[in-house]
Amino acid sequence: MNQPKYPPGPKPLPLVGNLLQLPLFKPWLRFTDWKHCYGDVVHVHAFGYHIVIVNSISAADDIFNKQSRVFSDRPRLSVIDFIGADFAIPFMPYGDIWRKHRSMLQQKFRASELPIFRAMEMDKVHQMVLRFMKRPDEFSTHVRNYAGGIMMSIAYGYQITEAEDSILTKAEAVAHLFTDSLLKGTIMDAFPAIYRLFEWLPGTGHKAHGIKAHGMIAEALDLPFKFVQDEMSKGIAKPSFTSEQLEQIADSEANEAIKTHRFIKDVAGNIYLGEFVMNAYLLSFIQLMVLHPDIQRKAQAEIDATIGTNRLPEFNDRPSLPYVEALYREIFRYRPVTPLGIPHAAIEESFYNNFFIPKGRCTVVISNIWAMSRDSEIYNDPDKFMPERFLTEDGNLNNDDLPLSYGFGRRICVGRLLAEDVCWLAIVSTLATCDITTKKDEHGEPIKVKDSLPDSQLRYVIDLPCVIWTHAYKFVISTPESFQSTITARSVQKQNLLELVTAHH
Ligand code: HEM
Repeated sequence: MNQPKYPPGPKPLPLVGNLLQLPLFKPWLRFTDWKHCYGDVVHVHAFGYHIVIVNSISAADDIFNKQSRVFSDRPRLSVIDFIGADFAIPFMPYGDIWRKHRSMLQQKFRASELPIFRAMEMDKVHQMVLRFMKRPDEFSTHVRNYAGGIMMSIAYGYQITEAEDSILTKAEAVAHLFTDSLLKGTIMDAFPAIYRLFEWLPGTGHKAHGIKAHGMIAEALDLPFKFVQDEMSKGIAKPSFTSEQLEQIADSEANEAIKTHRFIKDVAGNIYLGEFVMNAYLLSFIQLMVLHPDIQRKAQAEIDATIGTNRLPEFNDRPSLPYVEALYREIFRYRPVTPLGIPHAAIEESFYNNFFIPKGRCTVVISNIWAMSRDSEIYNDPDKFMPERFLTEDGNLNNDDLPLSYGFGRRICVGRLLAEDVCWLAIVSTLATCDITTKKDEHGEPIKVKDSLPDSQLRYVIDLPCVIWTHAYKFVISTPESFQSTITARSVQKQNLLELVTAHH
């Protein structure tokens, strides 16, 4: 039988395939180099695993959007069951369970629902900018409390406290758990025999790790759920996704209610996960403003000229602020929060330009959003941070509003419309009220800020057959390395205005 014709890619070696060519650092960079050697769709393989890297917007459209049903699965990742993270929609295999969970979230975050959240988002953004002014060194905590506070409010009607918040801390521990477990856990998929050895070898702590992880995730999902139940029993619950769902099932039979409780808890947990991505975007925004004061001043000038200096920005101002909109888009392009998206898998064999793409959860199909965002045929001088690229000559927005960062096809991000509101509101409100500048050290010298995403090294070369899948998760959210900056109020008048509006809450 003829060997199927896979998409082109680097020449494999005997036995190990492409194992040794897979990058250990910033994989999207080597994948982008491969695009220049082999084309828009590149194939590599090792130990029966296929990795297909989709490097251009048009190929992503042909594969993920035009064949959306076929590419709506996720690659196999046993670690998800191992740590008890099967509640997470981004990792669920295609099928009825995924469909049911996803559709519930989709209803919550459709365009017509967004206005319901806006007053609460305004309160949270005013608190955040006032905190920037009062405790600028803690800006990353304020950003986290803004994004996390919004998600906790939507999911549970829960108001996080500024100090160490026990519910928030548990939810964050779960996110770290994902990263810690993935490298070890993917061995299960790649080398089941080694995994079994791990299980039996004394001292690896493998089983104990799994049991502990299950407990942590169950607790992180249970705690806020119980909080809502308590508040409802006292009649003081704030409206939220969880309280609405619990009200709807108030008259169900006990058995039925218990099953539905699990479902509600799981879906609510997914709402919170959105915090990490928005957090990464907003930290990139602050860093890029430190690095590009000219762009910051231009955006501020547009805001001042359009809404004046006597009031704070509102959602209705969005269409009148094209430069801020262009800046919002350019941050996503220049610093894709999800440089490799979340990998897809195919439920049927398929073809791209006559090249064969195998079906099954052992084929990892990656959207290289980084390469798409750096495509010089679409984005002139792509390594330059330049919001103007989204504007026409007369200063209006061009029609390039393709949100690459939110992914593709049937697995496209469920929270994208909400995220658009939350991220835009944060950048416009910060620019209207604050100046973001370089911090000086004790000798008055500016503290350098690096314009790059962090490097990270793989710990287990043994994971390599699954490395891209692992890697993609490790880098699924690309947050800037910690950096310093100074944030100050643009005027006393702005600070007073913020004190006034926040005093009512
Ligand atoms: C800056 C903000 C965000 C970015 C850049 C982002 C990005 C992404 C990406 C790239 C995917 C995978 C798409 C694909 O498979 O092709 C995804 C999936 C997902 N996102 Fe987001 N996201 C953001 C915010 C949010 C928020 C706020 C929520 C929660 C309400 C959310 C919930 C989800 C869920 C549940 C999925 C899984 C969809 C599925 O597998 O069917 N995201 N997101």
